[in-house]
Amino acid sequence: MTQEPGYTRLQITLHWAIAGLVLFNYIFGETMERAYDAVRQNVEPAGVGHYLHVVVGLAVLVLTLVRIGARFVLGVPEKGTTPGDKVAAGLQGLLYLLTLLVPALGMTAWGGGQAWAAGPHVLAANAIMLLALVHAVSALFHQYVLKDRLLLRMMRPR
Ligand code: HEM
Ligand code: HEM
Repeated sequence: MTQEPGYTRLQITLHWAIAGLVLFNYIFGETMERAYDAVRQNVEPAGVGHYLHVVVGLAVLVLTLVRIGARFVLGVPEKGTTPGDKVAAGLQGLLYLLTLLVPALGMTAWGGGQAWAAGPHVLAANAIMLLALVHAVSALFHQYVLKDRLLLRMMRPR
């Protein structure tokens, strides 16, 4: 993987698209919970909200795979070496992992009929939101307190 001065337009678009889709599914997850309860009671789920949850969630999975591939082909900016930078890099790694794991667990529960996966799916979705909040606050801290223009790396293509 090469060290580059910033992210490309594709990488930036993927970052914000995935963040938006994750947030959408988190906010409107309740429609899926109702549909899942209905299915488990052998009742046809009402409405189409749960289809949207599946499509949006699978889009997150596919786009994250594209994004990881793009990371290897296009390179990323050099990460710092302070303990804080290392924590931030670890956090970003966890976010990658969770954006794959959450839809995978959802699919296992819904399509795969494995009820055990439903609890971990919701737990992992909560973990994404918590970690993304820490990640976002730290990006804003860099931008507005340390004033090192870090946020602009995810806004202006290199
Ligand atoms: C990034 C993608 C996703 C996020 C952030 C997400 C988030 C959530 C959240 C927050 C809930 C709980 C809603 C509540 O209790 O009010 C939920 C429930 C559920 N989701 Fe997802 N989801 C994603 C992708 C998927 C996918 C791809 C599938 C299936 C193909 C899926 C299947 C389910 C099922 C079956 C439930 C009900 C679980 C239960 O009630 O115990 N999800 N999801
Ligand atoms: C669900 C929401 C989010 C997810 C899953 C997510 C995930 C990620 C990941 C995996 C990276 C690493 C990119 C790489 O180098 O390969 C990253 C970088 C970044 N994210 Fe997020 N992010 C989210 C939301 C946000 C928000 C809300 C902000 C800003 C307020 C933000 C700002 C940034 C910035 C500035 C970088 C570049 C950091 C650097 O180059 O050191 N992200 N994000």
